[in-house]
Amino acid sequence: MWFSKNNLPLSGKTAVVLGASQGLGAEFGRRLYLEGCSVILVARTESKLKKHKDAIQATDKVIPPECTISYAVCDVSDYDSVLGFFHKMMAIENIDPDYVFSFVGLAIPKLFNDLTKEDLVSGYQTNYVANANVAHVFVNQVMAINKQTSRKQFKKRVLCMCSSVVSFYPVIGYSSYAPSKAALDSLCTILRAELKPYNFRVATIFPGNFESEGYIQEEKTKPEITKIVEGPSTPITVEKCADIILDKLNKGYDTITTDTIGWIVSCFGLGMYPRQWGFLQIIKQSKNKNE
Ligand SMILES: NC(=O)C1=CN([C@@H]2O[C@H](COP(=O)(O)OP(=O)(O)OC[C@H]3O[C@@H](n4cnc5c(N)ncnc54)[C@H](OP(=O)(O)O)[C@@H]3O)[C@@H](O)[C@H]2O)C=CC1
Ligand SMILES: CCCCCCCCCCCCCCCC(=O)[C@@H](N)CO
Repeated sequence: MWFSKNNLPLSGKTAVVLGASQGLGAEFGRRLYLEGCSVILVARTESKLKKHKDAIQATDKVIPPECTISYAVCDVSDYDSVLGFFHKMMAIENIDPDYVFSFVGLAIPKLFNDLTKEDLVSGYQTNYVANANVAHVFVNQVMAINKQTSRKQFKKRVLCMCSSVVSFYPVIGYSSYAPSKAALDSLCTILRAELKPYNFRVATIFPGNFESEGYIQEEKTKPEITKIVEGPSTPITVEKCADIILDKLNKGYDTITTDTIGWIVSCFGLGMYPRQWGFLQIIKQSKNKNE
């Protein structure tokens, strides 16, 4: 229920946060740890992970001794590396995470004709394939350690992926990014249904702009027209963004936007398709929503 705030208990739980060496993932990992959740930070760059882990641990807040923080280096666009990481954690070290949050993503905004051969696939590889790898390996490992468990006895788990507002509203200049975020959204919708009998909750985040290291980087190649069209999504801080996401996860939302324009375009079920008898389509769409 939207008014209840107990849908993401953190104290005493264990979370894997992927894409946690900088930006939103790093802030999210910090917030979870400060709330008493054990955290495993994952990304490719060990130096950044170590620095971030040390900075988080330097907190003045008193953290319960059983609450731990560690990191693991893994390139999640490579299936076997993801398998190696989850297998070691779940089958060998017997750590069975309650939550898996993936913030792995990459945007290289350019007009389509300006994309290089590499840009064309890098978005797909990082935004879709990498996150599909995480979901597939995690689910497989859960099934492997629960062979004797009946469906109803599976513990509650959350799998949370990070898409983008451009999944609802593809913006000019994001041709190497928006399609892969829409694919991730589609995957999450299927997993939500397939995994429900096994007590998984699948949540998808659709952030608007927020200020991160990745955002600073994407601004360098972003066409002016893209900046104008996405203008209504004023960048917020990563702290604010993590706040909004945690609050909505707590309230039980599984489709999470982080600003008003994001919520508005999330209501556009017809997306940006050219309309046919558009007025009737709108009536039909609102009727479907009320069903
Ligand atoms: N910033 C924004 O305005 C918006 C961002 N988003 C999405 O939110 C998420 C977080 O964004 P943001 O904080 O800006 O991103 P950043 O680019 O700042 O950080 C991305 C993180 O993902 C990690 N990562 C990237 N590729 C891999 C990989 N192959 N394997 C493991 N880790 C990887 C990076 O670490 P390392 O390089 O060390 O591996 C880094 O920790 C992304 O999915 C992004 O697409 C959505 C809407 C708006
Ligand atoms: C009533 C109709 C009005 C229509 C206005 C349309 C406004 C569209 C807002 C799109 C915002 C896109 C943010 C993308 C963030 C992102 O994913 C990147 N920063 C990548 O990291």
